[in-house]
Amino acid sequence: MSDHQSQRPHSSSPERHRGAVTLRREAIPTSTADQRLLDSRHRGDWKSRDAWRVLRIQAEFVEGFDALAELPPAVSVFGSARCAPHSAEWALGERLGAALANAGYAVITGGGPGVMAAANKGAVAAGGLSVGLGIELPFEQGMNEWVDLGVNFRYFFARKTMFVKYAQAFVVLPGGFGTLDELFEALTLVQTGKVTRFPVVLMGVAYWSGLIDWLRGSMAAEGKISAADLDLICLTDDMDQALRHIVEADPRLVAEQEAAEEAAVSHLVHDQLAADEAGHEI
Ligand SMILES: C/C(=C\CNc1ncnc2c1ncn2[C@@H]1O[C@H](COP(=O)(O)O)[C@@H](O)[C@H]1O)CO
Repeated sequence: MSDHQSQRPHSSSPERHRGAVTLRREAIPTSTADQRLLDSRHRGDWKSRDAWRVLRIQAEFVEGFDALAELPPAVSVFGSARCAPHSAEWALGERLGAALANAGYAVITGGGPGVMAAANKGAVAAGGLSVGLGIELPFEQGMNEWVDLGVNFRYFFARKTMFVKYAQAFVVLPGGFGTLDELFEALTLVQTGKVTRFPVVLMGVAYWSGLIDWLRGSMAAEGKISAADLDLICLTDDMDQALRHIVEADPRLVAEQEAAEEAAVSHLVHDQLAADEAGHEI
């Protein structure tokens, strides 16, 4: 079965997820939880409804934390839901998923089609842990078949928390509004110090160059961001460079380096004291 064909069962049989519940055919409601929360025009009993909704939102956080707490070090991968199997972007997503898995990282995606499916597939092929954080959408297609650990969310904001909390880096492939939203959320969190040592890698130099030029030539030039903020982004087509950028910021590696530096300093101090006692210089 080709990649394209193997995705068909999801698209031909639409389904909707509500937390742990899967809905198909007549049981699918005409609106999503995000729509009912954000799109509400009826103010009648909004107070009591929204207050109760908070409990559902809270439950969504609890379910997410519970499902993901034991995750090994992971990287979140974002990119277009619309890229076709066998396209160059699909191949890049698959190579990236495999490279991350080979480097010991679980791969977290939005669990949907396109780049998400490609990265999940690559992770599975390389024997890694493939995670999908799905979202309830009006035109939802369900979780792609290469997701091994999947969690479905009603609310975008709860899902976004999980992408950041359980990953130690973001890799962003070419994409549209959804991808840009995820990219700029990460950059804002890093810029404002809400997360530290969080590498953001953009892959697809040709696709992203126009945006980067605009960020430098307009946004930074007009003082809306500082030039240093652009250093938060690593733009590359090179898989090794992307991985190096992630690994070098890995808290495990940083802790190892700090321990080695501390050991070297304490060794030096010890030698100096011993030399002082012996009455000669080292
Ligand atoms: C539009 C199509 C499918 C929608 N299904 C999605 N499933 C899960 N996650 C999604 C979906 N669509 C967008 N996302 C999230 O946004 C990013 C991609 O958005 P873009 O606008 O396509 O760049 C992605 O990283 C997801 O987290 C296909 O018919």
